[in-house]
Amino acid sequence: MGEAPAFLVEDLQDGPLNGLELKNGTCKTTTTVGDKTYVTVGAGDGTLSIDVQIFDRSLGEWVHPTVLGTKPLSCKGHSAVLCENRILVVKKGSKSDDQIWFLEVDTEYVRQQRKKLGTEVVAWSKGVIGNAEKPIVISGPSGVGKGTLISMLMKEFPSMFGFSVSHTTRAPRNMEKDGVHYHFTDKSVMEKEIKNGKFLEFASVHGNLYGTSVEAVEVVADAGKRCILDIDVQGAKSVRASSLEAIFIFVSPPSMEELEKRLRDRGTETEEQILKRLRNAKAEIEQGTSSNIFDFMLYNDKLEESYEKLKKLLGLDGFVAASPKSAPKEINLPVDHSVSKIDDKIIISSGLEKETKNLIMLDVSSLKGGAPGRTRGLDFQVIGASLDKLC
Ligand SMILES: Nc1ncnc2c1ncn2[C@@H]1O[C@H](COP(=O)(O)OP(=O)(O)OP(=O)(O)O)[C@@H](O)[C@H]1O
Ligand SMILES: Nc1nc2c(ncn2[C@@H]2O[C@H](COP(=O)(O)O)[C@@H](O)[C@H]2O)c(=O)[nH]1
Repeated sequence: MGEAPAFLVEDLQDGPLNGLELKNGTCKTTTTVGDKTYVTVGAGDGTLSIDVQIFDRSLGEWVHPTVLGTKPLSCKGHSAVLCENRILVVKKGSKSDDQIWFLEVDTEYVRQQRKKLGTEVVAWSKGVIGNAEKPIVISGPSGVGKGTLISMLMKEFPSMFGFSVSHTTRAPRNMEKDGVHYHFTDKSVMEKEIKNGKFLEFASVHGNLYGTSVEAVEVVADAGKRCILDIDVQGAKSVRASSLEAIFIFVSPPSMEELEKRLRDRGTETEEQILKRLRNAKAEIEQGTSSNIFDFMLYNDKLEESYEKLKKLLGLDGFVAASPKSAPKEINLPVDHSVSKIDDKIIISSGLEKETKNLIMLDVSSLKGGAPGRTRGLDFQVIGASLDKLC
């Protein structure tokens, strides 16, 4: 703390700096929230990420924050405008899916992380047009048939569902592929990534670490699919407590004897592991059926019948595949632009002459999600000019 970055001490002393952009090779924006001035700096060549520094006016010194989330790469420049507790950053000359970013400076997530880490924290999330469907969390004891039911669903509706590929420290089974069934990883690596906030949830299950990364869920939604998570009850509890809105289904076996038979017949575990999984199953079934984590109970006796029940509770019984969803509308923002805010609307105006005609409005009234993943629900409207003129 305290040491001033070379680039901006004098600039900051010059007075009101909200949204000010200074061009001298690099691009800087400054946004003031209370006593703090947030400075974002981009190198302008697209190779480095946009850097964040904070000048604390009450202390009169620079603070180097812990920066969480995936950082945006710099581009031809960027603008910034404050939207309540986050700074909206518009990148210039970037692809349409990489133009809008949010730097959270005082959201619930940032406050939690600040408390947890004991440092100043800011967190990036990428802005995404449109919303994602609620993910589906499927839990239940090992061997109950979660994976089997999920595979059936993904096979019948390949364009509708996507699987959240978890990380695990357990060894791969014969047919399992890294990056497809799991991201197989070392304990020390995973523990470090957990500390760095990479995971939406994680748990020690049957003696190994398992976890769902934020990215595992977001990439499925980015592909326009509904995400399915196959996680244990502890994980389901953590997701329930997180900001991710999901549907929670608990799969239960007809009996402990049948569960044991399924586990043994699967032939993937040693005797010791089977016994451990069966011991844990008792507690999981008790928790799963008695807690209020789950929205639905699915009794998996006869497989085909259970699958039909699963489809019914997801509203898929008698489902006829509709024509593919239209892709979210894309807008390429003008490279030369300025950004301002009126109520819940962000106005991006082209830097061309007679600019009043060249306006794009971005509605930020119904944003969902946020750091450290994606901020969804962006809605652009073009006002007063054709896109061709703007791009
Ligand atoms: N309704 C069912 N009736 C009989 N066998 C079943 C049924 N459902 C699944 N099975 C079988 O039980 C075994 C375990 O199923 P599966 O691997 O899907 O369980 P799981 O809940 O995903 O386990 P884990 O949590 O360990 O990954 C598999 O061999 C599968 O073919
Ligand atoms: N909390 C989490 N649990 C997970 C995750 N991925 C899988 N699991 C659960 O672990 C057990 C064992 O799985 P197996 O593949 O070793 O048989 C099972 O109950 C899974 O649901 C995760 O990311 N987080």
